[in-house]
Amino acid sequence: MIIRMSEYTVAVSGATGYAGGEILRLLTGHPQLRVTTVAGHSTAGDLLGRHQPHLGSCAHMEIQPSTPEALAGHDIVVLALPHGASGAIAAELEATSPGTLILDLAADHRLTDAAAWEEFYGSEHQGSWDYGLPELLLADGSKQREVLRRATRIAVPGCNVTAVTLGFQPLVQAGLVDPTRLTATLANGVSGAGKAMKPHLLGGEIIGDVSSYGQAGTHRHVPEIEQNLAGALGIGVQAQHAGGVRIALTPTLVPIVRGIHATLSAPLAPSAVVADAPDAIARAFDSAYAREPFITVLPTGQWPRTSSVTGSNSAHVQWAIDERAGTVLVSVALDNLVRGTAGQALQSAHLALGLDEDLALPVNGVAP
Ligand SMILES: NC(=O)C1=CN([C@@H]2O[C@H](COP(=O)(O)OP(=O)(O)OC[C@H]3O[C@@H](n4cnc5c(N)ncnc54)[C@H](OP(=O)(O)O)[C@@H]3O)[C@@H](O)[C@H]2O)C=CC1
Ligand SMILES: CC(=O)N[C@@H](CCC(=O)OP(=O)(O)O)C(=O)O
Repeated sequence: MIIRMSEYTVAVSGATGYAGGEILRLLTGHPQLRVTTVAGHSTAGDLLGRHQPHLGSCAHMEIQPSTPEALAGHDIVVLALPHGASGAIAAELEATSPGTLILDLAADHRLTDAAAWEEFYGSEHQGSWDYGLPELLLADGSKQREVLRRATRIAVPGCNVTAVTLGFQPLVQAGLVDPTRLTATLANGVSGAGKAMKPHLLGGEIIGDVSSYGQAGTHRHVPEIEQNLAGALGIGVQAQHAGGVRIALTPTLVPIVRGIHATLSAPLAPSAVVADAPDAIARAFDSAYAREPFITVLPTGQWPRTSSVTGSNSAHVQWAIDERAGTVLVSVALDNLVRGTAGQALQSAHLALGLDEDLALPVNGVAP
């Protein structure tokens, strides 16, 4: 007897970019999702192979314009567009294709707080969708995957926010660190900035160079990280405005192509007695991640490396107490294009479709 698995059609808008290219790469090996439309913007009318030569099996596909008409009629639409571009297309799609599962890889539908959106993005808030981070801890003790099982519109978080959220949330929720004194310094590969031409990303500028950007509370990911960690504590928008969770974020651009290495630090909460803290922290990470296939808390003494997670949907995590400083140090490494966007988009879509969450998603990286 032959049992046919159900097959879902997928349109990828932003297919010529880095994030769109990565979800296409993951989808080419997928047993139940089939890409039937690829769409772009300035490249519409070209063959995909001209812009994504590594995706040989899709090379013959003609790039459609990213219009609601071209994207209509699919079971799933992936929007991998610059911030601000997906809101209008999504609104039309919601009206014309109410039964379609829409995954937005941009920030447009991630923030629940309209004031925070307007402050950091400078445009009108488009509303918020279900947040596409299955392992996100919620205040009632559940995880975001239960919400995603009912989702039809998913706002997938980006790489910076995913790394910082995964590293801090067990400590914040367990009350082991002061949530108003969080700091994060990120070393970010250049693919995180996208493929569009920008002078500061030229080889001559980034090779042999390290520089910071979005310093001192100005990066647009600050409110999104705070939203996630406030959610783990059950802190509402008003309490958050009053200072519930605060993070000092400093991203740096480093001369690697893929990967994020996040170094997180926070003072131990006054109530956390140092003698008990190691056990309490170990329990918090164990409770959050021991059964998570894509999050690995490394054995003691082994620290995350970006090269170990390249090409995988895995995040590697390690922690230690700095007794002298009275702080907890957490280190996280992930691949910005897989775990930091396309991989967790598929992970979230699987939940929404009732498929196995880890279907066709790589745990293992590509090394050396
Ligand atoms: N790069 C990364 O590591 C991550 C990216 N993301 C998010 O994914 C989204 C895409 O990023 P990324 O792939 O890096 O960006 P790229 O610059 O690499 O790609 C952008 C894509 O959007 C298309 N596009 C550009 N302008 C418009 C427009 N006005 N209307 C419709 N389509 C347009 C481009 O088409 P064409 O080439 O035809 O002009 C291209 O396909 C962003 O929101 C980003 O924040 C999230 C997490 C990680
Ligand atoms: C090197 C670089 O510029 N990286 C980007 C990471 C983008 C990302 O995390 O994606 P979203 O913007 O979709 O959240 C940055 O720091 O803004």
